[in-house]
Amino acid sequence: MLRINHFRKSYFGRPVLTIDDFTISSGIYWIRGSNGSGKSTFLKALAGITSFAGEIQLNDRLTLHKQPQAYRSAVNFAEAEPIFPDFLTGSELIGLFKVAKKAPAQQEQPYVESMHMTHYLNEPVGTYSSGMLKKLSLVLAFLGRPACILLDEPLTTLDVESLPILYSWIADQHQQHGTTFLLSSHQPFEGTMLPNVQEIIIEHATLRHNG
Ligand SMILES: Nc1ncnc2c1ncn2[C@@H]1O[C@H](COP(=O)(O)OP(=O)(O)OP(=O)(O)O)[C@@H](O)[C@H]1O
Repeated sequence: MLRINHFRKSYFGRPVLTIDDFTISSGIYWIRGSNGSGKSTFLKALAGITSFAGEIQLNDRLTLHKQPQAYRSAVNFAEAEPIFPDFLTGSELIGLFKVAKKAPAQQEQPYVESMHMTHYLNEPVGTYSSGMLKKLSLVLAFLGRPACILLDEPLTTLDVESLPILYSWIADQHQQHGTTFLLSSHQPFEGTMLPNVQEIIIEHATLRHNG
């Protein structure tokens, strides 16, 4: 599904992540590492929004550096702390993302309704709380038909009622469309709401499969 080769990422000449050869098969993954270990850097590189040396290949055919547009349209990303233009409404952002991601009509509806977001989506996002913004960014990450969805710290600021709802979106999407998920956190994965979650550990500026 994803193959990472000769990956090197530095900030201002300081190496923060080195991955020689790493394969991630189809599945649901929990990317775990301590603060500053490189989780966001790794996900931003996979999403194609931060530069790096080396190459990332999707499904044995799309490489990020050689087919950047096709690759990016197949990989969706929700940032840990999403930032959107304050003056746009949630509905407008969903509309924009639906066009960009060629999403089916009404695709957002079940997500919006299950997270009880309908009453605020026509307000500008500048008025949203961090949890409301987080829910919006999660909906945006599910739009289209991505092969891979990257969720950076998806649990941060989400209330306890919303957690099983998010997990049900992930389980359904993976089961129905085979979408691979990478979720990052500094905490171990807990609970039984998601089946067959595999762990990837980031430490010592590289990553490894756990078990
Ligand atoms: N824009 C940047 N400029 C310089 N250094 C950066 C930048 N972004 C990240 N770093 C450094 O890269 C390393 C990895 O940071 P990253 O944000 O990827 O970690 P993280 O595992 O997501 O951390 P956290 O759990 O605290 O969010 C850290 O040492 C950090 O200081």
